[in-house]
Amino acid sequence: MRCSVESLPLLQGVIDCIDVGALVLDANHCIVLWNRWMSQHTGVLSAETLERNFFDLFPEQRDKRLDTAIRQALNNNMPALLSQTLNRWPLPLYSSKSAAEKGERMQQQITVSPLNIANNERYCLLQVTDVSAAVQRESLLREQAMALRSQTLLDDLTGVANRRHFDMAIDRETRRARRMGTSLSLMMLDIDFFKAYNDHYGHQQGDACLEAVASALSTMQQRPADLFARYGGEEFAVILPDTPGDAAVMMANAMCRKVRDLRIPHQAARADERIITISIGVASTDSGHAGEVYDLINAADRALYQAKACGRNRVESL
Ligand SMILES: Nc1nc2c(ncn2[C@@H]2O[C@H](COP(=O)(O)OP(=O)(O)OP(=O)(O)O)[C@@H](O)[C@H]2O)c(=O)[nH]1
Repeated sequence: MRCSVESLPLLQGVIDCIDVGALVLDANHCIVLWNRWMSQHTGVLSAETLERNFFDLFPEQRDKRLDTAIRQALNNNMPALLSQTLNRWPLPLYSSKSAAEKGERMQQQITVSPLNIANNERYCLLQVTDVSAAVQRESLLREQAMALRSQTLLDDLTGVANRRHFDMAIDRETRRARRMGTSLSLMMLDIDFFKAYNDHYGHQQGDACLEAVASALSTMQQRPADLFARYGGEEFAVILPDTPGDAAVMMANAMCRKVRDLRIPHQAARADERIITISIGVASTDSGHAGEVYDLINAADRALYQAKACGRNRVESL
């Protein structure tokens, strides 16, 4: 764009009107332009800054990233962007008078651009943007995302109930069974030789195997209060309210069969069983483990351990 001399006041008007801080430094770091936005947010008027060295005005910026960026622009013709993530509030800029009184600087993003004017004189332009609102919005969104994640009840990988859902359900069902005097069964279920599977086929295929097993087993519970959940890693749990131990063991055996029927190859398993199998431990309140949630989980865990110790691919109950 070319400007006539008459258009200079117009240009000055534009520079003073824009909603960003604009200042220009010459090759000696002296301020040759300082717009109204800068005056408003620093409290320093344009007349007080002209011909002053930028680093005399902002001594804390010496040898900082902004200093390097200015030198790069003036000496090497290189632009730079100082994002607020690394340098939140480099300059003493304030959104309002009360913020200035409290010493609360605005969050800033600064771009430094080399300016090549005729007759080879070097200048650089600093543009300062107030990003406080954007940063605040971003942190609010991050907080909301975290809150939502902590509220979610589904496991990311398999889509079945997650550990949080399980913890809530087992607590509720144990209290209900105690209150109503009904039975409650819990299964802990673990894929056999899964470490060897991961090592042999890779973690991604391990994930696919977890998904396949979860998908096959999660449809087997018939009652609305039954819950199939991923307990953690390659371990799953099934809560069966109002279900006595013998019925739970029958169901557990059917689940073992179902997984065998998937015939997922597992070359790194035992020589006699080259497919994915599972072991299940069952504990029930009607078999003497009524009481605290912890007792039931502990009993199902011990039963699972027994199933593993007895050779895997089987159901044990306590
Ligand atoms: N691919 C995949 N692997 C997982 C995940 N969570 C846990 N694992 C793996 O599951 C394996 C569990 O191994 P172990 O606890 O040693 O049990 P195992 O090899 O199944 O042996 P047994 O239970 O005794 O039959 C570990 O290698 C874990 O890294 C997951 O989300 N994806």
